[in-house]
Amino acid sequence: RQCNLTGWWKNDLGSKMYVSEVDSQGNFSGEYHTAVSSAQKPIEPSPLVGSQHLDEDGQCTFGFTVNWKFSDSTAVFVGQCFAEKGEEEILQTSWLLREKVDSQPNNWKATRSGQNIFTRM
Ligand SMILES: O=C(O)CCCC[C@@H]1SC[C@H]2[C@@H]1NC(=O)N2C(=O)OCc1ccccc1
Repeated sequence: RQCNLTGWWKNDLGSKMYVSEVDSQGNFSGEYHTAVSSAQKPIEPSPLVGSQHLDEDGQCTFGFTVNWKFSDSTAVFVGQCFAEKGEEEILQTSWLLREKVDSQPNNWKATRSGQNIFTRM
């Protein structure tokens, strides 16, 4: 059945994200409320922009970028929406978090990665 990204999602870290309506090209925007951060400043909701495939079976792949408003870092994020019959939709995702480092020799420690599952709120 059609898996639709629009709406509120949460992950096991307690982070929440809102995806606004997806346009005819599969583009969407929204906001990301992270529950965790290594930044010094207080956490704030941050904008996300992305796009998804609109294929017929509805289990779309997608990607988006989060531009953190309180940290000099950016996260990118790819995943697939799974909507098994009778099951609730989940988003199986992988992400990269790129933080600004003060010198190129420190570039080695600038990118973190992870996986995460989102379920509907
Ligand atoms: O500290 C900073 O510099 C800014 C804040 C970074 C928050 C990170 S992004 C990856 C991880 C943390 N929060 C979260 O929900 N994560 C997560 O695993 O969710 C997956 C995800 C990752 C990127 C974009 C959307 C969702």
